[in-house]
Amino acid sequence: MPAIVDAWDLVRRNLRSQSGAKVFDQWLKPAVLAAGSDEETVRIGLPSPFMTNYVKSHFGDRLRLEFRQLMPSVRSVVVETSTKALVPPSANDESPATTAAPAPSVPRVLGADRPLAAAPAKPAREGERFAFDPRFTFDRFVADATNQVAFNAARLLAAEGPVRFSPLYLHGATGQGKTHLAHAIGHAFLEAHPAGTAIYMPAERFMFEFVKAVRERDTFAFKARLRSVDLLVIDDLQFIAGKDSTQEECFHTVNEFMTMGKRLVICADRSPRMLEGIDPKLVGRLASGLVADIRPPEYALRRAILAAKLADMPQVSVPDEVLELLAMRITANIRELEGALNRLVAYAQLIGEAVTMDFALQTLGEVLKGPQRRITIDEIQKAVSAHFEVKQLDLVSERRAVAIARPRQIAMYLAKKLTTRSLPEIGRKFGNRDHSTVIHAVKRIEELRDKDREIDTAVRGLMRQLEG
Ligand SMILES: Nc1ncnc2c1ncn2[C@@H]1O[C@H](COP(=O)(O)OP(=O)(O)OP(=O)(O)O)[C@@H](O)[C@H]1O
Repeated sequence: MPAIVDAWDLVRRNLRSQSGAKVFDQWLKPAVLAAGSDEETVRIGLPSPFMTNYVKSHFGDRLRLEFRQLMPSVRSVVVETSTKALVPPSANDESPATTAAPAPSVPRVLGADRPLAAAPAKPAREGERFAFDPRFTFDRFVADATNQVAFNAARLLAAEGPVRFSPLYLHGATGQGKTHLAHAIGHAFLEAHPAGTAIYMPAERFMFEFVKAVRERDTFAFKARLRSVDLLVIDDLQFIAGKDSTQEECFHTVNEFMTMGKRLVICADRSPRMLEGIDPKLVGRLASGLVADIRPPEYALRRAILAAKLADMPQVSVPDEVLELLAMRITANIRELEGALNRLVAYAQLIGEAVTMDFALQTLGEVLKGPQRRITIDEIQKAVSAHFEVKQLDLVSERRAVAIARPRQIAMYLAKKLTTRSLPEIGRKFGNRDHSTVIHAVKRIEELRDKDREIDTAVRGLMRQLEG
């Protein structure tokens, strides 16, 4: 087997963990290592010119970088329209990269594989079942205080009996588990309602199908298909910002589900009130249901998720100290954390080495570099005082004026989120305050981040600045 084939396998795994399953499945899964590839020129084949252009412009640089990191002999990566693979797929090879996928007439998205025109008004239940990714179940979701409300509401919404907590609006930053929960709802719902029907529909896909239906003067089938199901999940709602007619249709769909008392789940990267470019009447509807956020994961959750992901990888052993290192250093999102673990395990398997601390530091050097430097409470106080133009001394003083108390609360919030210090330790660093004051500050800032765009933007900016 040429080395380039192994490299391609690894590149695909890396791209999958970096881009997320949704994006990967849509654009990169159908790609093949095309005939004519060698160790200098890699050819990546896509089944249609449309997909070729997209992959070239969105992933061209990343493909080059990934290949060159693995095989410095690679000089160029050509993205072209081709389904002729360099190595024909073997019968038991499930790897999508070496298998030429059928050319989709439209981009493939989970849950929307069937062309709309061919869809019956009431979808075949088995067909829709495939829309829900089997890896994303409630069993595999690790819950703690940062995601508990979202997790519980999701389970109750899916459960047997009267409809509860619908519409459910789940929000949180990228890679924090919204899509995972959305799919888990689908599985649990179909299990609890054997005759039920459910659709998972990314908002981008909603728009695509709707626009296509309008163009083909056949919106009836589109509406009928969506509105006939018992559970509808719309993911990444923020994608339809500024798309007026799609929003109008989405509003009617949401209305219909609410009026009929059916199950509806919406996921987005921010709370309804923080959505930009979305019609206030749609925002109002969404905000009237249960709005549950998923907060950035803290150390304990990151560590527990790594343990859970590892338990899903039979015969793989990773020392605790390595898991702790990853959980400590990769703080921003769980997708990245999971990607790092996958990368580590894949590299170790490819070169036949055990995963040790040294191996992890060598392999993931780049990934671990940024947060290697521990963020201190002193740095946080300095950044906050500079941002709000208050003295650092005031942050640790007794002064209660809002102009000082609010930045102080933000600094405490950041200390809780970005360091591993305990609540009493944080309290001590802020003029010997009690740990309950820190809890109050964290809660207050969490509430304000949902309601006050200025504060949310300031906190995001400070986090970015401190995490480098
Ligand atoms: N609490 C959790 N327990 C287990 N796995 C998790 C958890 N949160 C996130 N993950 C994993 O992290 C990865 C990214 O999660 P997911 O795709 O659901 O993120 P997202 O919030 O939908 O991101 P985006 O907004 O970018 O779509 C998935 O592989 C998911 O299984």
